[in-house]
Formats: sequence, structure tokens, C-alpha cells
Amino acid sequence: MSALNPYRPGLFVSLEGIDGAGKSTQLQAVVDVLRAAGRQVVLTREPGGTEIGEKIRELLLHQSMHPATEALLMFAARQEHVLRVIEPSLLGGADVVCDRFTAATLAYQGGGKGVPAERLEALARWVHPGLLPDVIVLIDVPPEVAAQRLAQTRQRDRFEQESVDFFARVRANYLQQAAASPDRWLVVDGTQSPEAVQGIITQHLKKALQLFESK
Ligand SMILES: Nc1ncnc2c1ncn2[C@@H]1O[C@H](COP(=O)(O)OP(=O)(O)OP(=O)(O)O)[C@@H](O)[C@H]1O
Ligand SMILES: Cc1cn([C@H]2C[C@H](O)[C@@H](COP(=O)(O)O)O2)c(=O)[nH]c1=O
Repeated sequence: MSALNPYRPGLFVSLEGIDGAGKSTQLQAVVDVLRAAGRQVVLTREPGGTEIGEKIRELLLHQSMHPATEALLMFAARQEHVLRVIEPSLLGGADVVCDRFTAATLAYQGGGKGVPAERLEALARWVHPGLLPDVIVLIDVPPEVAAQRLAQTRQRDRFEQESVDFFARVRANYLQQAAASPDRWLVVDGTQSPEAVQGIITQHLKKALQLFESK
């Protein structure tokens, strides 16, 4: 469990993974665990989560641009999201479950596209000083597995059309981040059945919540 977040009393949880890892499949279960424990929960996503953020999301997902522009737009959307949704929710006592946060920018724009980590970290310090998710769930799958899953689904956006090599770099960056902060991250093997993945996440969240409430 992380050091005390300055935005208590709400718990901040984010879900991460390469496209097709199974995040969307697990999101509602995460919300349900927290609600079953009597907590108020705000479910949101990045890029997005605000009116401006959703407009930026449309650009990001469908318009070709330089990786640095991409990173800056991710943080522009995040600034609105933090100020208008995440901080007020946490300070008001609600838990926030966010489909991706800054770890995604480090992994995709940093690991995947080569934007220097120091620049991304500087933006993170500017946009959300002192704020990090208490729990980051990484659903980890090899890029080949994710590609197979995505091939069987809907039309793919700009990111979902990236190569297996790209997603291998993104995955490696996620795993490095997780290894550097094992108390904050839960890495789940996403090649298991959806039910098995859900069971592991549920157990971890129950424990994390107990610890959080006891502090
Ligand atoms: N554990 C699993 N085993 C097999 N298939 C799965 C599993 N989890 C999800 N899937 C399937 O894989 C596909 C992608 O899942 P999902 O939409 O949850 O991924 P995602 O990580 O949210 O992707 P994206 O980030 O691109 O939105 C869906 O068809 C889903 O049913
Ligand atoms: C927050 C964030 C997201 N992305 C990418 C990752 C996904 O391909 C898309 C949209 O996310 P979704 O989970 O599929 O809804 O955006 C990114 O590259 N950098 C980020 O910071």
C-alpha cells in the first residue's frame, strides 16, 4: 500500500494494461467491490472524464500527431480531469476508479513512442503534484494475445492499430513501473479467464481497502 495520499478520505484506483488486455471487462467488478464495502464510487477514464477531456480524447484517438503533442494533450486532458473530477471526488470522500492515468502516458508516449521520461515526469509533477493512485492494477498480457482479442472485436482506433512491437515496448515499460513500486501496483496475469482475473483483483482490493481504512 502506498504512503498516505493527501487526498483522503477517498481511495484512488487506476486500471492499466495494453489495448485488449481486458481492462473494460474488469472495471465494473472493481466498482462493485468498493460499493459492496459501502463506499461511494466515481468511475471515470483517461483521456476523458470531462467535457474538454472527451473532446481531446476524440482528437487523440483519431488524429495523427507527433508523440510530444500526444503527451501534452494527454496531460491537458488530465489537468481538467484532476481539477474537476478526481481531486473533488477524493476530497469529498468518494473513491475514484479511473480507466488509465499517468502510468499510461509513461508507458505509451514514453516506452512506446520515445518521449523522454524526465519530460513526462515533469508534466506529472506540474499537473498533479503529490497525487498518485493508491492502487494501480496492471492487467498484463503478451501483445500477441491482446492483438488476437482485438482482431475479433470492433473497429480499432489509432492506438489499437499499433504494431505488436509497439505494444511489447508499452508492456515492458508498465512492468518496469510496477517493479519499481510493488506496494502500489498489482500485476495480474490477464491470460487467465475473466473470472480468475476478477477474483485476484477483488481479493487485492479488499485487502487494500482494509489497510486504507485502518490508517
Ligand atoms: N481474461 C480474458 N480472457 C479472454 N478474453 C478476454 C478476457 N478479458 C477480456 N477479454 C476479451 O478481450 C477483448 C478486449 O477486452 P477489453 O475490451 O476488456 O479490453 P481493454 O483492455 O479494455 O481494451 P482497450 O484498452 O482497447 O479498450 C473483448 O472481446 C473481451 O471480451
Ligand atoms: C491515458 C492514456 C491513454 N493512452 C491510449 C491508450 C489507449 O489506446 C487509448 C484510449 O484508452 P482506452 O483504455 O482504450 O479507452 O489511449 C495513451 O496513449 N496515453 C495515455 O496517457
